[in-house]
Amino acid sequence: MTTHLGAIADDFTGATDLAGLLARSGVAVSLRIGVPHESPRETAPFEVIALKSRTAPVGEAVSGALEALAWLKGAGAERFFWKYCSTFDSTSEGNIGPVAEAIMGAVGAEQTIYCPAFPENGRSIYMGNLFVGQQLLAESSMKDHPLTPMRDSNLCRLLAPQVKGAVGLADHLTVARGAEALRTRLAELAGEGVAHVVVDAVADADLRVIAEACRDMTLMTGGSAVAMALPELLIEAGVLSRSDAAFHAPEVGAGAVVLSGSASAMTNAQVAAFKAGHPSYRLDPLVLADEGVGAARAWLEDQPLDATPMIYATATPDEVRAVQEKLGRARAGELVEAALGALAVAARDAGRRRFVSAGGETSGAVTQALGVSRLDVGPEIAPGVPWCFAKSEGVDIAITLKSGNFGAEGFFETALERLEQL
Ligand SMILES: Nc1ncnc2c1ncn2[C@@H]1O[C@H](COP(=O)(O)OP(=O)(O)O)[C@@H](O)[C@H]1O
Ligand SMILES: O=C(O)[C@@H](O)C(=O)COP(=O)(O)O
Repeated sequence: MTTHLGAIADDFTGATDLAGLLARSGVAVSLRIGVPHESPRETAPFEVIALKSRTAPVGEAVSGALEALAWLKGAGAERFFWKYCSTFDSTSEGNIGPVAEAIMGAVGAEQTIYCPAFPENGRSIYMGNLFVGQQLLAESSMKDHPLTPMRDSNLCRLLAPQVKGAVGLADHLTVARGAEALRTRLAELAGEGVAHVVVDAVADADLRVIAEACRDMTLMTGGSAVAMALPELLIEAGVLSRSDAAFHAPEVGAGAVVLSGSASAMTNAQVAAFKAGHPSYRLDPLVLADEGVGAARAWLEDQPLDATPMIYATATPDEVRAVQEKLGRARAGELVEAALGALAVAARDAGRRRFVSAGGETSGAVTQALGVSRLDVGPEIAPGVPWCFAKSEGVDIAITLKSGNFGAEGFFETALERLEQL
């Protein structure tokens, strides 16, 4: 089937988040891990390609995105979506703007919008400032993110140094007046030569207005939520129809494992809650640096299949800082990611078939280590976190990739219970 919307996500949790929200419409969504080697065939109306480029240098992120774009064009897509984090995670050498600009160049788009708002998960934008719940981004726990500490809340200021073109704002006063008013504002900004427009949104109703106003834009960019309204617009226009087929989860064997490499405030709470009732093993990056992953693997292999062990590197901001001072930020992250990837493989080889992975970079490492190339997107466990189903070296597995800050405190337990009910 021809692809109507081609999306490129900068990490794997972000990709499942987007795929899960698009799938709420009942339209088929396909999620590819990395750009497929083979040319497009048996494609879905919505195709999402997951990259692991959030912290990649600009050149690498741009070339990955352009390769993904070429594949999506080959699948028939004429409209595109660039998905990044709802907390706009990027570094001062960030690639969100450069990737958007490269895609715009490749598809001939003169303007795009930036809207990471995700009201269901507490992310809203007002006067260009991004809030996490009631806190400004730079005052939220995101200021201590291990790889992309966010120290400014103003999206226009964050974006401007990343792009060559001019940056402008369509504020909430405009969005509140509806799609026509927003379209007029976008045209006004285009007339002033503004190519990159940050758009305010505080509620789902705003996101619907934005999707309606931007329905003809070749490229939209944002978090997952602003894309959520697109399927409805395509269905209303008669371009797409809902699939009537209810989702049937494939049979997957028993045996579960929780792998957590996110150091977010919410994941810290989730790890503490799960630890109370399950065997757990804490990965120390300093030990990993000196001795490797052997001890953790041996511990995991000793766990009975009917227990659900958790292996975590999740730690407080002070603990993460102390490790980074000794090992360096990038090396600490890489050690943890490589270890969790290797442990995912060990868990699968020991017969475990259900994987809960917490953290975007972590999930990238786990999924790649498991050799997964395509995920079927199932129902959400929490907003933006669906169960997914895949083949790992010929074996059927269920896997959920939880964004660092998503899900409630009992998420790990809830996820495994939910899987039993599918
Ligand atoms: N104890 C720790 N010390 C240093 N780095 C850590 C520690 N725990 C996790 N990390 C690293 O922090 C990063 C967390 O990023 P990620 O997995 O994307 O989580 P999130 O979804 O919360 O952003 C990963 O690179 C991970 O390897
Ligand atoms: O948009 C979001 O918040 C998520 O989809 C996402 O990208 C989260 O990334 P991580 O926090 O690194 O998991």
